[in-house]
Amino acid sequence: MTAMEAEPNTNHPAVSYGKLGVLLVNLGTPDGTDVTSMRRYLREFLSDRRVIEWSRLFWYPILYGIVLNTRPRKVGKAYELIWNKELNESWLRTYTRNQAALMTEAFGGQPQVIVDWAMRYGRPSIASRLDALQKAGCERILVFPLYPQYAAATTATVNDKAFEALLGMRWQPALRTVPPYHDDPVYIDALATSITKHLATLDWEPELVLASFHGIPKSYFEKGDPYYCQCQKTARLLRERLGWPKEKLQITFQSRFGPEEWLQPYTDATVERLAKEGVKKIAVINPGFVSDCLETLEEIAGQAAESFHHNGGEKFAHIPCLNDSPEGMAVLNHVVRRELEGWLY
Ligand SMILES: C=CC1=C(C)c2cc3[nH]c(cc4nc(cc5[nH]c(cc1n2)c(C)c5CCC(=O)O)C(CCC(=O)O)=C4C)c(C)c3C=C
Ligand SMILES: [Fe+2]
Ligand SMILES: [Fe+2]
Repeated sequence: MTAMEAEPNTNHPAVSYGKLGVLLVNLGTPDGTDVTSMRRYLREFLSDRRVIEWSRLFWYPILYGIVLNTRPRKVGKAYELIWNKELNESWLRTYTRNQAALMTEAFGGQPQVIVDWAMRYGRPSIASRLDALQKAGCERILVFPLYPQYAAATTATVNDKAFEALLGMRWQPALRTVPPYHDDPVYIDALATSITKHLATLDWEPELVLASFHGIPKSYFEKGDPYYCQCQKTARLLRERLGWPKEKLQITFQSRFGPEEWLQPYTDATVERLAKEGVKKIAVINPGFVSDCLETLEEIAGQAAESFHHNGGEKFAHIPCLNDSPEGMAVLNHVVRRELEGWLY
């Protein structure tokens, strides 16, 4: 890293320098499950043009007139079911903080590296942590949107916010962003190990496993978002790595929002159909989620399991996300080291 030259005739303020920052960024989380916290969180989230691409003239009356008056209470109840009561926060927040702490440990031999974490929506904000890293002397910062598959609604909006934060800085750090790692062998290996390990804890074997990814509206795909194809590739590589036939690992898309058509096949409809067709035992994995959150713990482990049982299914297992497990950390550390090449000596 660069060293500052002494400048005896100038009188500039004390500056920190010579550090390398890594900022892990996940989607976000409300501060609490109460209606006010949920409303603040959903307002920020659903005002993002990368998430809802409809014209503001059309969307804002719906958002402020209907969605923000009904959804906070409903979603708050869902969050209550999956809240990390011990720490009074969402699991997404707990896992993201743990990931940063474990990555800090992994960089123990390289004290010039500072690892931090932020949320795209809610706290801590990307701007506040980039500012802290810059003040701590980071001349170079790697921003890591925690999404294996790229989507404009997730990866791009994190990057937008990061570059926006630099607008106000006199001394900008150099910024790099982590590209999608949907086909990285270390990631595929970690998913395969996670499935194998989890299935070994059951006293039954699933007839098939669903790889359920968060959906996006079909129109986003048609406009050129690579997300769908990256999800397909992850699922194919995972199937090949496990040596399974096509029917044993099937891809689905969950968490629809709004009236548009989203990527198909839908997870909820598939779970219901399978149960009605007489499939008795299934497992579901969420390869696109780095950490467990509302969408995996409540929508899959809660709602999808209930629907499967209600429609005649007998055994349902939710395979946890990689979270802060050794396999999960191996993926994050591997991707970060790869992307720091040329910056880290
Ligand atoms: C049009 C709306 C949405 C798009 C597009 C979308 C894409 C998308 N989202 C994730 C990951 C997560 N989404 C989460 C929650 C969530 N998502 C939407 C809407 C869209 N997502 C809403 C409104 C919500 C909030 C909950 C709700 O009201 O239903 C979460 C969980 C966050 C948590 O705190 O637990 C994650 C993670 C991806 C990966 C993605 C596109 C690929
Ligand atoms: Fe979402
Ligand atoms: Fe949802």
